Amino acid sequence: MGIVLGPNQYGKAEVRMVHVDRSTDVHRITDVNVTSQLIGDFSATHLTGDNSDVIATDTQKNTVYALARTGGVGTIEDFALRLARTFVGPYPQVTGARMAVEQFGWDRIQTPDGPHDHSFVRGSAEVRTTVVTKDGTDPDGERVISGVRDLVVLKSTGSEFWGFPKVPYTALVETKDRIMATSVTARWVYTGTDLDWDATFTLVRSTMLAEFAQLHSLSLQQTLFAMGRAVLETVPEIGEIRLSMPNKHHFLVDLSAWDLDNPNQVFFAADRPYGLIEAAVQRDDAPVDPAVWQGVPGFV
Ligand SMILES: O=c1[nH]c(=O)c2[nH]c(=O)[nH]c2[nH]1
Repeated sequence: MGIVLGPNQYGKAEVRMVHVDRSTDVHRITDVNVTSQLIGDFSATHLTGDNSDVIATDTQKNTVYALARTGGVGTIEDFALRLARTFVGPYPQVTGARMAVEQFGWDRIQTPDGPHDHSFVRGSAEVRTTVVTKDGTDPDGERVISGVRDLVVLKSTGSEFWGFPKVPYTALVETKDRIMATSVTARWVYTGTDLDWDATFTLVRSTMLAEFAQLHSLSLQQTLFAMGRAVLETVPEIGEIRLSMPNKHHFLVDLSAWDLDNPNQVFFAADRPYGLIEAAVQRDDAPVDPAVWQGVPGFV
């Protein structure tokens, strides 16, 4: 019986970095969390502790800072591509890289004198994400998967849920009017690597939000699929989108003990358990290789 080394990757996780663009008096800040992973032939260190091929995780962390110093951060997609290209190519033992970047939002503080030059307030809890992989053995081996998480939305009407089978233990009451709330995690695969990343992100986000708002929903599943379909219809450069949407239940409070009615006004916002609805939305004429999702955290 032999014991062998299987797939492996290594790097520095969660490099928290804030970059200040001071090129004008109106500063711009970029707040990110970067995880760098290298893939290649690292059998020597695993098998014998010979580190002669190991680009230290400390070096990977320093490279994140140095790239920000020399070229700024820009979009997280371009930053992740620059990072991957820094390692895949120059070092023969590094055959691939996986760079994950999350971006936290900051808004300029509004003062009576207008937007402040260098003071910011943390934006919503929503986080923009990207995972860039580069396979150095394939000339077309760069892949960008971008996304958003913790995009919390609610509609106070325009949502129904009925017609489900009444099997043993079914207690849920059918409703023609309920609150629908969820926290959207979405990731989408780009078919190229040369896009206006900011404009596309903004378009995907606004497309999802508009569909959530405008669809009269018969189930969260229907809403999820409609949001994904709208994105694919709107952005041709996206091959597939995956969505994970918890059903953040809002239960009508029974006030009858106090002789009060409750015409969909007072709700108990439960935090758990929650329904969890997840799906991939795909193009039937141009399917994305399922392998591109390998190692991308989330769902499906
Ligand atoms: O939109 C919904 N989908 C479900 O599958 C489900 N199940 C449930 O209990 N409530 C809901 N709501």
